[in-house]
Amino acid sequence: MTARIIDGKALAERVRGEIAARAAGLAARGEQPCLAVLLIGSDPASAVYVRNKVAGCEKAGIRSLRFDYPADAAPEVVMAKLAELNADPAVHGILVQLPLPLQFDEAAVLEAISVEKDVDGFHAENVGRLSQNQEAFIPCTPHGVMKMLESEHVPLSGAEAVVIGRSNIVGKPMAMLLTNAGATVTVCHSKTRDLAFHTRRADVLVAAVGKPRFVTGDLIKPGATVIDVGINRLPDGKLCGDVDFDSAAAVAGAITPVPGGVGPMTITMLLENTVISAERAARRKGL
Ligand SMILES: NC(=O)C1=CN([C@@H]2O[C@H](COP(=O)(O)OP(=O)(O)OC[C@H]3O[C@@H](n4cnc5c(N)ncnc54)[C@H](OP(=O)(O)O)[C@@H]3O)[C@@H](O)[C@H]2O)C=CC1
Ligand SMILES: Nc1nc(=O)c2c([nH]1)NC[C@@H]1CN(c3ccc(C(=O)N[C@@H](CCC(=O)O)C(=O)O)cc3)C=[N+]21
Ligand SMILES: [Mg+2]
Repeated sequence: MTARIIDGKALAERVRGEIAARAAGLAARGEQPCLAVLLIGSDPASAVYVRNKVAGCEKAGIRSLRFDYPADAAPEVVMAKLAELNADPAVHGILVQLPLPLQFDEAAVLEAISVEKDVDGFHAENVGRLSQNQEAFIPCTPHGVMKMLESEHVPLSGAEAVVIGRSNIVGKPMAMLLTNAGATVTVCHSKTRDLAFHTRRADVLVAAVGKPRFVTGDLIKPGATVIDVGINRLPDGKLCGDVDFDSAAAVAGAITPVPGGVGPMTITMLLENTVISAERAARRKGL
């Protein structure tokens, strides 16, 4: 058996077409969507992601503002910029690229972004709203994964879902969304005693570990849907996921590739959240 490949890039293109149409409609009513991106420090991977986000905005007709700070930037300077962006009615979304240098209190920075402009969905209030299944900005990576599962018609109600990873930006919100969709969810992490016991039961397996080719075919239930969130750069410069693609594809029913899987959908959901925020602003102004 060899798995069907879930083409995140193609789905992202389709969804971005719809987002661009909504952005154009907003611009015509005088409310062009606008995303502000703050990058602190010079981590090369972060710089690539930020560039992809800004380019994605450009193509979708979303204005983007980019603010770059040196690695030793004073937190007060960044906090002052966030206050300014929160107050600027032309700005609909604010994203502070993570991880932050050590002098920053990450939670404090995320709380400083206005809930209405928190298009990453990382603010504690949005996290709480998601956990209560209320309307919220949904974190982009797990939201993108849900869109991929939906477009593939993967049944979730009653399914066994296993998430490897419990981070605030991927694993935990992923588990929440799958729970809200009716799956029976197990969250595994570095303290999990028998990982294979859990993963081999999974109809849907999401890997967000941060370790190249960590999930091998022997951990996968035959026919399962395998979602690879991982982005790892190998010494030869190539990207690879948290899943060992070749051994996994021999067992799985469907699988996402890296690159071209979850990554492009993450950016797409960021663009969508920015447009949603602008639509809310337009509605408030009666446009
Ligand atoms: N495609 C995309 O759009 C995105 C991709 N990523 C990628 O996804 C991956 C995960 O990101 P992120 O969640 O931020 O990473 P973190 O490092 O924050 O979390 C990794 C998680 O994996 C768990 N883990 C580590 N080792 C093991 C192990 N041996 N067995 C089981 N669990 C283990 C950790 O457990 P513990 O909590 O116990 O330490 C932790 O919960 C990375 O490769 C990242 O680059 C991230 C964001 C977006
Ligand atoms: N505040 C914040 N929000 C984030 O959403 C956020 C973050 N911080 N910090 C880092 C992670 C990582 N992340 C990715 C986004 C797109 C790709 C992506 O486009 N990947 C392409 C390849 C990119 C490449 O060529 O390097 C792909 O998988 O095909 C990857 C990773 C968002 N993150
Ligand atoms: Mg992390």
